[in-house]
Amino acid sequence: MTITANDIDWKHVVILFGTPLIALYGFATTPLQTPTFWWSVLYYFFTGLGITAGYHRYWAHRSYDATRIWQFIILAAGTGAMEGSVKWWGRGHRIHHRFTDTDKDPYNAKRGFLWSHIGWMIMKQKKNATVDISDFNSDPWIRFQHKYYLYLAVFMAFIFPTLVAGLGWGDWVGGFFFAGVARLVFVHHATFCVNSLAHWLGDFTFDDKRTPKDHFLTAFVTLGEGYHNFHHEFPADYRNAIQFYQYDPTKWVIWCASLIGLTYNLKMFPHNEIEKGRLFMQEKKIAEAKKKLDYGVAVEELPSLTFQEVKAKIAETGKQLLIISDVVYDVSKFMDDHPGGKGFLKASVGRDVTVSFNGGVYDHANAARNLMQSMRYARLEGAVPANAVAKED
Ligand code: HEM
Repeated sequence: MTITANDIDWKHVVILFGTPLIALYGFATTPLQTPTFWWSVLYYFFTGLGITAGYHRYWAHRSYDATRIWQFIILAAGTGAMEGSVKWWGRGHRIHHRFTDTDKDPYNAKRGFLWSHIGWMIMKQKKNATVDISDFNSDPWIRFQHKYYLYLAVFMAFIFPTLVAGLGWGDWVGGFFFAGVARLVFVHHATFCVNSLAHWLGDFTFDDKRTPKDHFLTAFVTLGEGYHNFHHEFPADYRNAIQFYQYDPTKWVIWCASLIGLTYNLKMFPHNEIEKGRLFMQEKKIAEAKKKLDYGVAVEELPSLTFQEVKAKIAETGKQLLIISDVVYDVSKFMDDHPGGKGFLKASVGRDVTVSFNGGVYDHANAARNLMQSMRYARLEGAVPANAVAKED
């Protein structure tokens, strides 16, 4: 397939490749003042959280409710991240969730790391999927932001951080290069990691049907969005991390805002169901691990023998057969290795030693119960004569 200039979204190319070049120029030519450094870090978190707590968890997923004051703050913050309007971003994100890993998924991780990180914005994409965004269309603020997005984004991404540093401590140039441009590059790639790194690195904690994974490193880079397997499984949950020790500053901010009434009705998927998902994957892993071990022939697949036939087999073949819980075991090769001694096993041949094995003589541990699985010989059919049933000897 040949790519022509028409296939490329040039405005995205200018923003995505122009900003790192300007930032590098800034680093090479402008000294970084301490207040500007801290302002850049602060503004990084502010605009990054505008995306994670605002664009993502509030607008795209409606995982909590918020007052207009909070909406204003996160809308302004998210606009400063220059990642498109809420309407554009939220639409793409809802499509991503609905069609994850398919051709309709704009960030389809199956097309490779680079595609999901940045390629999908550089190449024009056909609108081949629909999703409900009526809530965006009916919100006057979202409509306003969409309509005047370019002006608002330029103001919040570059002019506002420059004004703060310029008016605050006279560092106009540093404010522009560091809090404006360089900060924007970091916010961009941090967010892009949610689409790339979070679909590439980590564990399938709740489901392995699709690519999203959980990893601390991704969470660290993305302000807490790295528990992505959880997020795709429970997208309406306002959290990404559910353990207290997991890093999810976005969740902490939303929760703190709820303490002063700015956010409310924080949605959480029922703990019971979350744990079911976790156990589902653990069971799957255990089943995989079990395939690598020898569990002997399953009891249902064993041939069946009556007690008389067992006796006849011993006489015919010289095999050392004994019976425990209606299963016939061949202990011929185990005699010399039995930790309880050869004598006990020898005396058990041709008898039902269920009681002795389970405590009559010695209550065997798991080790013995696991070991005996590979000694299964037959299933016992019918009863054992009373004189062949051992009690405590
Ligand atoms: C297929 C049959 C059997 C297997 C695979 C087996 C295996 C084992 C193993 C692995 C142990 C070490 C400790 C433990 O795992 O609990 C053990 C200990 C022992 N077994 Fe067995 N056993 C079998 C049948 C019997 C029977 C029928 C008797 C008695 C009639 C017996 C008597 C003992 C005793 C007394 C010990 C304790 C040794 C000690 O720690 O002093 N075992 N057996």
